[in-house]
Amino acid sequence: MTAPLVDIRAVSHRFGQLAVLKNVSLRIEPGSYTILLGPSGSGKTTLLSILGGFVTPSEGKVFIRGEDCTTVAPARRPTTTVFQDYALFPHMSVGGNVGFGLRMQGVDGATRAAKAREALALVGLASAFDKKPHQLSGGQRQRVALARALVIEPAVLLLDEPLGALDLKLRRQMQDELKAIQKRVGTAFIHVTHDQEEAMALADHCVVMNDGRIEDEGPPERVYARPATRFSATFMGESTILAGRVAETRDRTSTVTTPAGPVLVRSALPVGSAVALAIRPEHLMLGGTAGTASLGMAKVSDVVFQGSFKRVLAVSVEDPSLQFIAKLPASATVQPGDTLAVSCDTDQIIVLAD
Ligand SMILES: Nc1ncnc2c1ncn2[C@@H]1O[C@H](COP(=O)(O)OP(=O)(O)OP(=O)(O)O)[C@@H](O)[C@H]1O
Repeated sequence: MTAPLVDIRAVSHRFGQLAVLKNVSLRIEPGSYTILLGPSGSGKTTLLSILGGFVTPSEGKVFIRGEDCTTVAPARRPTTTVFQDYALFPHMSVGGNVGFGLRMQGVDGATRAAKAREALALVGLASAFDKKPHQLSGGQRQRVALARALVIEPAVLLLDEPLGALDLKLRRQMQDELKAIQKRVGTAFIHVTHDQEEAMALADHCVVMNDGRIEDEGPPERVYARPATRFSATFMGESTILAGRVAETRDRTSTVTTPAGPVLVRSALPVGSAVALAIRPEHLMLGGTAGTASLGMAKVSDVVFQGSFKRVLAVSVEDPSLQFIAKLPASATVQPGDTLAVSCDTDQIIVLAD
């Protein structure tokens, strides 16, 4: 196994009395695109600031390329940070902005210009060299900020909500570009977002954070299909959650008592233990074809047309505190007020400790 590019070992951080990071350990592989995903206040930005050298952790260590960088100043470590507001110099040309870091390093003018042109070409903005930042669109300014960071050839590029200032359409477009640029340059990117769609679109490695801890990490496909915790199952995509207790276990199956009735799952679980069953919206069936696991009857409370599909919310007749979330084809004829049988296939039930 090769050594990780970044090795965060048992990092904790407090701001005064407030514990913001709690024993976080994480390894980042060379050339990977890592997303730190989590709700506001979960500690993502603090972790990124510790990687960039802007915050020294209360406890733990950060190794980059095998070197202890825990207390090394930002400019002296092989990382560069791209902030959400870009912070371009308005009076300077785009080329000047991109070459600025090299000027600080004492690189001569001709080399600076050549490298800045190269970095701009990398982000698809070769023609913007002589323009001023105000002549560019938001998405173009974001790419200039990226070129300015990449020109320094950092080992790790740190991005804090880099697409946060863009409207939704541009945001989705820039996601594709960011991923393409990252693959082209091969630099490891570590990108903070609270947008789970962004995480799924970009990450090779997705790190789900909650309350200062890592809840789950892995390829986004794995985190989505097999979330490790209840939080992960509801933050990385949606899930219907059935809280239950294991009533019986035999062979390799268990029966779980839930508000929707007894549900058979394909795991041998300790009798009496509390579990949560998670079902992704695309696996929940309403009316129509019955799945192998019956989840009782539910009354449809809301149908939202979303173009290629309908998002349907329904409330369990057995227990009105239980809400089902289903994704149905756009052609489905369900209406609010309909009472339908709910089911799913046993194989699609995700069993989580509760
Ligand atoms: N410099 C600081 N001094 C005191 N408290 C801080 C400081 N920076 C952050 N915090 C607090 O630490 C907690 C974690 O903040 P952090 O910015 O790391 O979370 P986040 O997951 O990035 O959230 P957001 O998406 O809102 O930026 C929050 O409660 C925040 O108020």
